Amino acid sequence: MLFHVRMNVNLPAAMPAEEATRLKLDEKALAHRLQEEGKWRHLWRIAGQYANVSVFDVDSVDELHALLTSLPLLPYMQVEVMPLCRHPSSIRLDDR
Ligand SMILES: O=C(O)CC1=CCC(=O)O1
Repeated sequence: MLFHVRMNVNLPAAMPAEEATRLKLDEKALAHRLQEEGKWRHLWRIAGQYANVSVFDVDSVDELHALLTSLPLLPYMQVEVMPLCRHPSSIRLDDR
């Protein structure tokens, strides 16, 4: 199952720099692992914003929820999820 996910990141201005750095490094490590596993299929920066657009490829909504709620930056992100299904005009046979 594919899901489009937008994440807007809002770190508090008062957060100590070391804590912000640690959170970002932890987030990066998990994002790398999930991409290597094929779960986090796309990760794009939205130009000019501290936000990303991602596509997750998971087996269930419960799995997506588990992944998203494991993200270290989640307490500082607004997350929007859109379920995706195949477009009848798509020529990409590998998408589902
Ligand atoms: O910077 C972001 O958009 C939040 C984020 C997602 C994966 C990552 O490494 O950072």
